[in-house]
Amino acid sequence: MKIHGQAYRTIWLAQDGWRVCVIDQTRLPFRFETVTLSSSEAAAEAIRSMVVRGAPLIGATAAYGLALAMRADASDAALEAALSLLGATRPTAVNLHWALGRMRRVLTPLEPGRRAEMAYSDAALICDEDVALCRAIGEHGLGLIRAIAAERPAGKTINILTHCNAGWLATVDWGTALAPIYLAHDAGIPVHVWVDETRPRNQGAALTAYELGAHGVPHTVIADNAGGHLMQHGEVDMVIVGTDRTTATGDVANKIGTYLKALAAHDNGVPFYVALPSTTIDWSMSDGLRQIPIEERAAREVTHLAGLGEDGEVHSFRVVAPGSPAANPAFDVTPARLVTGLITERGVAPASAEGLARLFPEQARGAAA
Ligand SMILES: CSC[C@@H](O)[C@@H](O)C(=O)COP(=O)(O)O
Repeated sequence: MKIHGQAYRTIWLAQDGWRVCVIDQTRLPFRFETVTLSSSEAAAEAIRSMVVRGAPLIGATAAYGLALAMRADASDAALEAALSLLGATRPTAVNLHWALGRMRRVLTPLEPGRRAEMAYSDAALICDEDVALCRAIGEHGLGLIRAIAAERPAGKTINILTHCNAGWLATVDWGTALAPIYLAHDAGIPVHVWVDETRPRNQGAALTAYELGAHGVPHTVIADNAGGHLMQHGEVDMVIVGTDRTTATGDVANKIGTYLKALAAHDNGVPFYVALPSTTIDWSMSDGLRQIPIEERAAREVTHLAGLGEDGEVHSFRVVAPGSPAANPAFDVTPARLVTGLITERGVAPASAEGLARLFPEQARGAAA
């Protein structure tokens, strides 16, 4: 995607060919700054502190984090230590474990002397593959937007609601939920996006709005609780969100508040789609509510807000009564029965074990074995 006319991915190698550059997402939308990571510890901290975030980008950063570790020390002990350091950063996004598991299988059988080179090349491959997967998700989602547009009077704007940020900032490029929207906009279909602000960290207001604005996609930021009202009044044609982990049966974990949007969509007959690369499917799980680990983050994310002050500087403000405790579950699970369809790189699947197995027979068979 282009920022100030320059094409960016969210993660890339520095000029020196070994350090890893990322966009500091904690500084957006007010400052576009990059951070250079030179150790696996720095990569782990970037994931933990949400300098990088979004399931696919977490996986890609962990892969490069492992490459940085192997460059420093490629012994078996160092490999295991880096795998556990990076694997413990955030619990919900399964792409983290997917990327680390893939790298473990590639690196473990190798002589230590060959591990760093192979780790860098597999991390680069994971990034390139993610771009291709997201682009394919965009094409399949575009088909859904086209179908809805065909049912509406010619030229009528299609209103799409999204939650959190599942755009290019959450992936290596394109995004998942936003990829179909970018392609629809580029194809001349009039789209408008309702952007949930997404408390407590405001990924919608800060990141999705930033992305859509940079690409010229018409959008409006709304308070998280406005979506149901808009659906009741026919102002939402479809919902598209991303996911951090989807079970083999189609239950979907995504940013806290997604479930409430799915309930409102169901009550109002609004199609509710979830966009995901197959790297986000956890084939070992069949009951999202019971099995998906939900990250609990710091209370301060609820008690305080960050924003641009009149002085042009970013400040943190307390918004909760002093002394009141706060809880901060970062994700929730939307049961498959509330999901109209899963937009994957291989097409749109019903949110069910059968639907996913039809599109990904090899993974479904492997998980059952
Ligand atoms: C394509 S990203 C899908 C999800 O990772 C996204 O919707 C989301 O919930 C991100 O949460 P975050 O806590 O910002 O990492």
